Amino acid sequence: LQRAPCRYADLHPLWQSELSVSGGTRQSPINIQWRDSVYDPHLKPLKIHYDPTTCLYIWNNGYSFQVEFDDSADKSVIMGGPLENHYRLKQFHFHWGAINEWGSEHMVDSKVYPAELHLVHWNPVTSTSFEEAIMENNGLVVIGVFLKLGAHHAGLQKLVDALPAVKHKDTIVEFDVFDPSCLMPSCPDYWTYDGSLTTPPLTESVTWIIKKTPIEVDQNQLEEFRMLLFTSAGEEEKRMVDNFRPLQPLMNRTVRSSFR
Ligand SMILES: NS(=O)(=O)c1ccc(C(=O)O)c(S(=O)(=O)NCCc2ccccc2)c1
Ligand SMILES: [Zn+2]
Repeated sequence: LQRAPCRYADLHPLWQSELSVSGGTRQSPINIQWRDSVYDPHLKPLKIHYDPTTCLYIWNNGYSFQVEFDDSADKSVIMGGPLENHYRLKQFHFHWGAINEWGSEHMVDSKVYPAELHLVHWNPVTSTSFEEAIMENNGLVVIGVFLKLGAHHAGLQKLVDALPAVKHKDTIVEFDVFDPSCLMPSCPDYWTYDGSLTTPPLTESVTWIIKKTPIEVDQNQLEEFRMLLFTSAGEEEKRMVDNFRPLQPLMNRTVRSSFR
């Protein structure tokens, strides 16, 4: 299947600096080959405790739209799974395509999804701030959830209804009391591997946890993502689509699965 044309240069300026990290050995995203993943019986169930009142606002950062959380205390945290300690939720955002045939960053056996949700968490035990954690070896945990075309997603709709308020780059809207747990599939199965941020600074500080089962969203909800703009008000409009990084080499890594 033909992937989206890799038009990084004419995407958001953020991507013009998109150089492959010279010497990178654990870059993301990757294609997860199901049969090459190794079941690890020591992987625990992932435990997620998000406090909806820690939700602060949604903003368009010119690359995606992000929902930011108050991470000044251990209120919205994940633990268990492959993790040594708990991690605090900092923000979540999405990657999507111009059409339903592509959009996700990770793939499973070369299958690509129309969109992918990333929930970004940082390690408050080994770092004193998010900014510090992105430079630490296992400073970050990002949970990836695939989105597939299907039924209307009622939980997502509250987010979709707020998108017109952040149409342009650097716009922000208050968004309180949202529980991102509603965006999690009920199936507990996941893959996990050591990787990187998929946006600059592309630091190799991320433990990725990719959920096996996608959530379903409907066509209208995907179209609303595609109505956002990379550009600021007053600039020539560029639709915010195809904001995903191309696949990176697996190199010397093994993807572990929490399920047989
Ligand atoms: N696809 S991903 O999960 O790798 C990812 C994508 C975007 C961002 C981002 O902040 O824009 C992030 S981030 O929230 O980790 N920020 C990374 C860049 C950054 C560092 C320090 C302060 C602000 C932004 C992560
Ligand atoms: Zn992301």
